[in-house]
Amino acid sequence: MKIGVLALQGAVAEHIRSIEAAGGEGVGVKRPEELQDLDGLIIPGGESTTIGKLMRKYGFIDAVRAFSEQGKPIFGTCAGLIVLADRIDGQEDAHLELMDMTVARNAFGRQRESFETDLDVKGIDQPVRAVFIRAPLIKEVGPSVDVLSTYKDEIVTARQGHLLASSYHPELTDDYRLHAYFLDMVKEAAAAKS
Ligand SMILES: NC(=O)CC[C@H](N)C(=O)O
Repeated sequence: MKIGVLALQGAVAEHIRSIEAAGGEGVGVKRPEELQDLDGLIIPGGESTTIGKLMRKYGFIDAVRAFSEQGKPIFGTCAGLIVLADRIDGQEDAHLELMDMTVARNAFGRQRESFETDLDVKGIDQPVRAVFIRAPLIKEVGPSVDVLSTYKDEIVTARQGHLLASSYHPELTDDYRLHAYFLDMVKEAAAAKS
């Protein structure tokens, strides 16, 4: 399975490493044409305003929407989660508007800018190590969104069919199970097509 990591800004190399550790092939993606031969896409953490701006500039918004329409899985982490959301709290415009959820940016407060914790994630046996860095949280989800984990009653992992989103950075640990979970989604989607 060939997984692209959107390489406009943010934690790209770490995602490629984690995908390869989980048994997939990872490549950085800099141009929309490169989406063509991918089975799945990761939108990394970074700064969502910057990533959104660059996606508009390079023609990624329509290209990623078309990718999603083909049923190909997309995984957004941290800023990538914000980029996937239909609604951003306190902002008029969202970016891709693919996942039926409202997200709040930098939602864990100043003194908790970054922290690590172990999270129970639905579908994964043992708790997953999660690194939060100026992380967003999911304030509200629509009926087609499945909540996979919460931290202090706030939603931090969610899935809507072929779309997966986490508030934290799974690529900054040696725990590759969320990437393996995403690879399983990609395999399922590919099998459903053939
Ligand atoms: N680590 C991250 O990706 C931080 C996200 C960033 N705070 C934003 O709002 O876009």
